[in-house]
This record gives sequence, structure tokens and C-alpha cells, in this order.
Amino acid sequence: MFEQAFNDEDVAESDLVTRRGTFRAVAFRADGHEHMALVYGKTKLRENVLVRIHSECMTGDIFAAMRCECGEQLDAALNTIVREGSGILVYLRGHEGRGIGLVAKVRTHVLQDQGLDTLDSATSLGLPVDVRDYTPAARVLKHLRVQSVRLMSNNPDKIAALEDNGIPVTARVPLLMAPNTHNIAYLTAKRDRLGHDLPQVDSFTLPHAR
Ligand SMILES: Nc1nc2c(ncn2[C@@H]2O[C@H](COP(=O)(O)OP(=O)(O)OP(=O)(O)O)[C@@H](O)[C@H]2O)c(=O)[nH]1
Ligand SMILES: [Zn+2]
Repeated sequence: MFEQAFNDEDVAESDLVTRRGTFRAVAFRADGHEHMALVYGKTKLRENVLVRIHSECMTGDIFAAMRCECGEQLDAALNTIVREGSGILVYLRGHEGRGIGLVAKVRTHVLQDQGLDTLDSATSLGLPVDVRDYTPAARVLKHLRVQSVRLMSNNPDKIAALEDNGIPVTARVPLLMAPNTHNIAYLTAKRDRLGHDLPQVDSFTLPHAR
């Protein structure tokens, strides 16, 4: 029998008309946070559903900051889902700054402006590099009765995290954004020190070197 992923009081859904089209907005509570899954088209009981699991980044997602590529990835993922005709974007709260929170992330930005990279700026403050928990994403995908997913991500760890939580990942779909002068160091550190698959970093040249 299908196991219920959430108590009724912890989940609510409605249609959500957006500039891109009409999604089903599924709000849910898990691990002390309120998250959202945006469902487009038919995904229930489907295999190979196109999925983006997006970690909250207020600076990038809302204010279009160029320190990271989060905002562009959010736009690109939603555009790709609509273009393909179906898919799900899971927006995870509590993931800000890879789990250290907004105030701490902004503190790391100060250190990054002084030359530390995205990892050392956290550890030099005594903070972990990545403490994100993906179980809320796996739970909502089970709630939505998704059978297997194609995951839009450049981070191999996300695939392992989903599979460890019982969601089969049939493919990883790269979500590569063009680097800019403000995020090239950040992307390079993610590639070299966190193992993210970011081949576009190699082809970037600083504007003054052109
Ligand atoms: N601690 C810290 N977190 C950051 C920084 N820049 C962005 N973030 C957070 O990093 C998270 C996104 O993680 P990333 O490592 O960029 O990428 P990812 O989600 O693991 O991988 P993709 O699926 O490929 O996007 C968001 O929650 C951001 O708030 C930073 O300089 N320091
Ligand atoms: Zn970001």
C-alpha cells in the first residue's frame, strides 16, 4: 500500500498561474521549514520526470545577485520544464548558504571579497561547507508519486542523496550557466573543490584578457 508522505495538516496545494504558465503549487512542511514543489504537466506515476531540486538562495533567486548562478539556474530550470511540457521544481528552504543560513552566508561573502573561496570562507568562520538535507525533496517526490527522475544539477552529491532516499535517478541533466566576472572564482572552487561538473569554467576568459 502507498505510504502517506505527509500528514494532511502539513501539505496544501492549489493552481498557481505564473508568467510562464499554470503550475500546481504544492506547499509542504518538513524538518521545521515550509517548502514548495511546483508541478507542471503530468508527472504522477511517470518515469524519468524532469526535476530540479533548488536550494534557497535569497540573494541570487530574488535579487539576481551575480556572486552565484542560483537565480539563473532557477529561471533556466523553470523554462526547461515548461518547454518540455512537464516536470517538477522543488524549492527547499533551510538550504540557504548550503545550510548555514543567510546571515552566515553574507559573512562568508565579506571573506570572499577579501580573497577566500566559497569553502574556506565558511570553514574559517567555524562553519560547515555543506549541511543540506534532501529528505524533504525525496518525501515530496514520493507524495507526488513520481517513479523516477532526470535531475537538473551539476552536483553529483545530489543524485546520491536522492537515491539514498529512495528516488531513482535515471539521468543527470546539466544546468550550466555562462560564468561572469563576479562568479568565476566561485564556480571554479565548486568545480575544483566540491566536484561539481562545470565544464564551462574552462572557456571563460576575463574581459581585460580578451
Ligand atoms: N556558504 C555559502 N553558500 C553559498 C554561497 N553562494 C551560494 N551559496 C548557497 O549555495 C546553495 C546552492 O548550492 P551550490 O553549491 O551553488 O549548487 P548545488 O545546489 O549544490 O548544485 P546545482 O544543483 O548544480 O545547482 C544555495 O543555497 C546558496 O544559498 C557562498 O558563497 N557560501
Ligand atoms: Zn546563490
